[in-house]
Amino acid sequence: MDISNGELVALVWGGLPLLGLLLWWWNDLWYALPLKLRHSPTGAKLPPGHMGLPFLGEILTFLWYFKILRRPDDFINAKRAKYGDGVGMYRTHLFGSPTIITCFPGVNKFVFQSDETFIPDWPNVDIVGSSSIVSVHGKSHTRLRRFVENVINRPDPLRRIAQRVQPRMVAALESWAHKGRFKAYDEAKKVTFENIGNLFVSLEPGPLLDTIDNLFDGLVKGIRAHPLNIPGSAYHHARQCRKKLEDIFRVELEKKKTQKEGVTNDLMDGLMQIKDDEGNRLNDQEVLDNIVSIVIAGYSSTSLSKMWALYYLAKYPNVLQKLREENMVVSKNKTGEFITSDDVSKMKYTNKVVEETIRLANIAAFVFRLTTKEAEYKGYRIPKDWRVIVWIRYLHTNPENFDDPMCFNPDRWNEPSKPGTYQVFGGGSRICAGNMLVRIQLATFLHHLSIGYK
Ligand code: HEM
Repeated sequence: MDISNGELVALVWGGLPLLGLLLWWWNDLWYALPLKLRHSPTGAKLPPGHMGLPFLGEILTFLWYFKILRRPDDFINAKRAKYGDGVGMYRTHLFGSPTIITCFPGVNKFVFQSDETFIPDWPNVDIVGSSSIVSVHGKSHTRLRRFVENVINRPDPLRRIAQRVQPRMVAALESWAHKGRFKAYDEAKKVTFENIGNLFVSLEPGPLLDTIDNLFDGLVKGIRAHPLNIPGSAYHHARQCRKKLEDIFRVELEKKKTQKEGVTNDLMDGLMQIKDDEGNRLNDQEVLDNIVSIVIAGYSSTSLSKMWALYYLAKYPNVLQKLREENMVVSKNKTGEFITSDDVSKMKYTNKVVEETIRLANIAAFVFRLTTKEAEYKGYRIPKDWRVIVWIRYLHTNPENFDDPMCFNPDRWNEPSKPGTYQVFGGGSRICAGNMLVRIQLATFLHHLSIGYK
């Protein structure tokens, strides 16, 4: 059969819209349609949403809201406007996977608490460490969690940690005052890492600590990189950094074994010495993997929270003034050079500034999970092997949960937040294991900042 040129042009022009439509619905046809055809026995349906183009999914729309408009939560607002609120769940396709986004308190809580169904989704477990708290599940996780919390998040260690971190904070603030202008994040990172070196392995600032800092930088860049193990890739570099870090920490660990117990009383000592109820200790690899993962979890989060505190206080001088008034009183009444964790617990306004900084900074904007078996929430299905993105920052920027949410207003904490609307540290069995540690660090930092500087 001969096709004339005219017919060919008509065919192409007629076919193009069809092809466009096919591409536009590709992921819905590929992932959602087969599930819709296989009805759930309970009649539950997939959450509403659009899964977008092949491979790309909705990543271009996501980048539009994040990088161009710089209003990340409008990605969710657009879905609410288009598909309705439902239970705060939408289907999409992001970062190469079919995904369910959750963004309301109830459904987020459901995901956090169903920890056998929704497991943390770390792509490169070998970089984080396969026996680290974030990589293990079930009973192994409960066991490790107890060790880690007992060393960094309980009143006794926090009392010691509060004392250990202050000298470097005070020195850093003095040096910033001399500099006049400085980059807040870089300087906050520097003092945070000096304190990490001191807290974890009793290291003083110097070339070894700088090397460790650079190695962590390389390691973190590889955590979510494509696992392509060839020279030049972020993943390959991260593996090398991981190896070198392990070598350095192993030397420190061996040194400690020959020292008398408790000589330095740092976190590596704590993790080496602590025993569970059966009298068992962590093995060397568990100690190393957990030091690495706690530093990963705590380093940039603590630095960012200090940076945002500086930013908000510069923008809201009335808050700085109230902070100063409270802290001057504490400063006059304190016995030694530094405040204690008991002082911190009495600093009511300072603790509200801490909470408000963490709420508005949204340092952990999302939490990722992988669905190990099909789940159902209030009539909606979450299919097996799909990813779940718990969009926690949406809770904190949503005016239905917080009045005038983008305003930095520590006084909003005069009343507790509405139930379930404050999930900065996640929830369930994996709620942040360093939540009290970061709070005490931020409060002591605010104390020294507000009593000495404008
Ligand atoms: C403002 C600062 C911080 C924020 C907003 C934050 C937020 C979070 C969130 C949302 C999770 C849950 C992740 C998930 O469910 O998958 C988490 C877990 C964790 N965080 Fe933090 N974090 C902060 C600081 C810290 C610090 C300072 C440390 C320790 C030095 C730390 C250690 C951890 C650890 C070990 C986990 C894993 C817990 C587990 O899997 O059981 N975090 N954090």
